[in-house]
Amino acid sequence: MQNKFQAKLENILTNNKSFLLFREPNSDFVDLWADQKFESKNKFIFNRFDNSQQIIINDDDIESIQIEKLKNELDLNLESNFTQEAISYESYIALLQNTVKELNQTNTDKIVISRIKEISNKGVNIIKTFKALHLHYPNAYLYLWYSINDGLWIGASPELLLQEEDLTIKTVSLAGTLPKNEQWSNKEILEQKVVTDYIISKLENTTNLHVDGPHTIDAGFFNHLKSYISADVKSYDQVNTILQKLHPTPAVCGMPQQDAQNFILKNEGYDRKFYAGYFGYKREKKSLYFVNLRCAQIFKNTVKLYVGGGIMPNSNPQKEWDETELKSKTIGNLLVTD
Ligand SMILES: C=C(O[C@@H]1C=C(C(=O)O)C=C[C@H]1O)C(=O)O
Repeated sequence: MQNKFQAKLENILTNNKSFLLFREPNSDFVDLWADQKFESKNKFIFNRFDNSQQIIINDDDIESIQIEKLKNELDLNLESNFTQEAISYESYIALLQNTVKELNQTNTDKIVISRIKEISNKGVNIIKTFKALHLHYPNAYLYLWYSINDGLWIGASPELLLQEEDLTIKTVSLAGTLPKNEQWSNKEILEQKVVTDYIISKLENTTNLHVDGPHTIDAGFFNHLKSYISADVKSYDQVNTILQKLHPTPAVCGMPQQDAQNFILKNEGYDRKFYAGYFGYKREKKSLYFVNLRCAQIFKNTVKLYVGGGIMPNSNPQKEWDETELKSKTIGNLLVTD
């Protein structure tokens, strides 16, 4: 197993091909995917936030290895960062104020605003960082994606978008963020309820619908509110339809969806690319898609961290800035530099 994994990875690196390392929650194993250029029953999908692009890896020979056995050296020829995209504190506060104003003057209830935070360094050891994330976030959807066209992405997402096994689907409503010592207020409770109500409205043709929560969950440096939702479907086609209907949920976009999305695309001032999009696979017995949050793009001497938060009519811009700083620690504090 180990030899086949290493041989596959070496072949990928020698030929400078795109690949993906993916670890599911509560697993010590990592899967290696690379596109075989023809159809397979196994498909890994990368979908942008704005749905403008979907990349698919087809792979009949997914290899797995214990994460601790991964070699620490991974020689990728990473690009330098040519586009400075980080927004200043002042500009972000102005954007948040503008968003609060929009929410108070229109019928829009919630808008998720985000930004890029850039960190300069001497270069990241990618595998050591992946291993650190693995140990620190056992419950996260952990991936490392090297794409010839889209660069190197890494993420440790806490948010399941949709999972299906034996025609039972699972999803979660995740929203509301506070430092560990603070108590939930109406603002976070309503912010999360907007997501739960939205998800339930998209599951109209299912049976056995269950909602459990909201519960307080530990997301590393802070807490979230989370409800667990499950239901039964009649066919896999229905799973696909639900997936299209769910994305983007008000956890990453807002409510009403179209108004929030228009506001984001017009005002955020940068391209979210794959951040707040969804990633995941369809394999023969299971499909699993998660929201691409707590992610970063790694360049030669820079890391771009993507962070955001849900804005409500009574949001405090300074607190929302602090929340994005806190979220940036998820990946930012665990980067291992050479
Ligand atoms: C938008 C992000 O996270 C989302 C927004 C949250 C919030 O506003 O409290 C919480 C969890 C996620 O659904 C992010 O991490 O960038």
